[in-house]
Amino acid sequence: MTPTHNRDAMLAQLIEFLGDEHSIEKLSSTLDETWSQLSAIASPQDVIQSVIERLLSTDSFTPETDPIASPNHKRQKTSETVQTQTEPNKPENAFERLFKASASAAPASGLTHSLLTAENVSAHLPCELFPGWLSPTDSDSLLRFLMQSAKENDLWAVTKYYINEREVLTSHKSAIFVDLAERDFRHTFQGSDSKGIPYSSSKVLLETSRRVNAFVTQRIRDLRVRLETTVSKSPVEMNGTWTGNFCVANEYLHGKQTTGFHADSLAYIGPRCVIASLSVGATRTFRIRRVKGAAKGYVWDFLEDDKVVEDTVGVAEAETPLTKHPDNHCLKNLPSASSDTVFSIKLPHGSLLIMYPPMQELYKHEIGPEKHFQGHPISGLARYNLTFRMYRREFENPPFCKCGVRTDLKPVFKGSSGSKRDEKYYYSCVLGRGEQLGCGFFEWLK
Ligand SMILES: O=C(O)CCC(=O)C(=O)O
Ligand SMILES: [Fe+2]
Repeated sequence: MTPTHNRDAMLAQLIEFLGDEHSIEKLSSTLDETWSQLSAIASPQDVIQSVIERLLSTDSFTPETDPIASPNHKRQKTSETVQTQTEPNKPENAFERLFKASASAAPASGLTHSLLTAENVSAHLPCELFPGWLSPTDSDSLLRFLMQSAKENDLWAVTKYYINEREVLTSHKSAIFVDLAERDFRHTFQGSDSKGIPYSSSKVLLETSRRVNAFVTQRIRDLRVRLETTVSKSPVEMNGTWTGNFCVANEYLHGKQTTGFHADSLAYIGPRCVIASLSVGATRTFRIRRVKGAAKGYVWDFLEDDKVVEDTVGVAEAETPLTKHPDNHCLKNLPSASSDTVFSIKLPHGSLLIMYPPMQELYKHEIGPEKHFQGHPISGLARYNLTFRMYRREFENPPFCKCGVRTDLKPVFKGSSGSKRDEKYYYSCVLGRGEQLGCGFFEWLK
């Protein structure tokens, strides 16, 4: 049996890593079993890592050739990491490639697939990676600013949140930066009010955010991502260009500082959001897996016709002419991956990862614990990350639940017919549904 003083802390970390996809009983029993086998030879952190791997990789395969291309794999006991690499190519149109991805390209379950090129990232996930997006000089300036801000500003803090009715503290510090007047940014996360640090407090941040806004807006137009959020019978439309008017900044001082599997909260940004994640400092690994059971065979329409793009993105067509794509860009041929298939992407200094819909609806992501990774001459093992999101007025007042706390907005997919009618969103109590914590509040987004 794991010693009690360690056990609670380890269990809390496991809950953070594995989210709500395994019961506390399952986590506890796997932890105890792993501890009894490994504690004599491994550190508590290694035991945790091993529990995570056991639970994520229940069934592993060794590919004889490229696992993505060949469905014939030989069974093997241990977990394997497979590196998926094709010719490095600058992506022109991610969704064109997604459309081309064949149904037989679904990755084998139980494996970690390292997506080493930008092209592979887009072929398997609703994301785009731009490795050297920010120049080395600008990346260094941003890194220096974030290191100093995290050291000096008290608004950088560990975050308290709830999973399965348990209070969990993040192992790393975060802060929120905002490009909105204080009165226009009302944001609570898991019951605590968030106060934002203005973008205008830093020239570097202001300039970086402007570049992110221009670039992401252009990508949304080029890929023809449909940002209109048709929810149930009532369309909630997004007008205007994308603007990352607030961002969550994260500081990971070393490989034991992590963020567990989660999808970003939709409460203030609404369904089908676009989130742009800029990394500086050490190179950590971003891991992604599909939400268990979510929307099997789900078809995600990006665009029905050209008019939708003009209406919803609202940028004059003359600025950047739209090209006609006969097949529409949609994710219907995105290879379906099971929830125990983990994709991993290295996020180097100056890289930009754009997450498009339905990334937050259908996938979870994490920065897991790491022993060996590339540090940076300025920050050593420390990595900083800015996740730019668009705060939307229509979503600024999530209802209060009976606990008196702002609710969170979550997606649900009723069936597997592949129809958009199956997609729904609801507000629920962030504290869970138990007797001690949480009131079980539930309300459909209308
Ligand atoms: O550090 C990262 O790249 C991920 C951060 C993240 O997932 C978040 O802020 O929601
Ligand atoms: Fe996130």
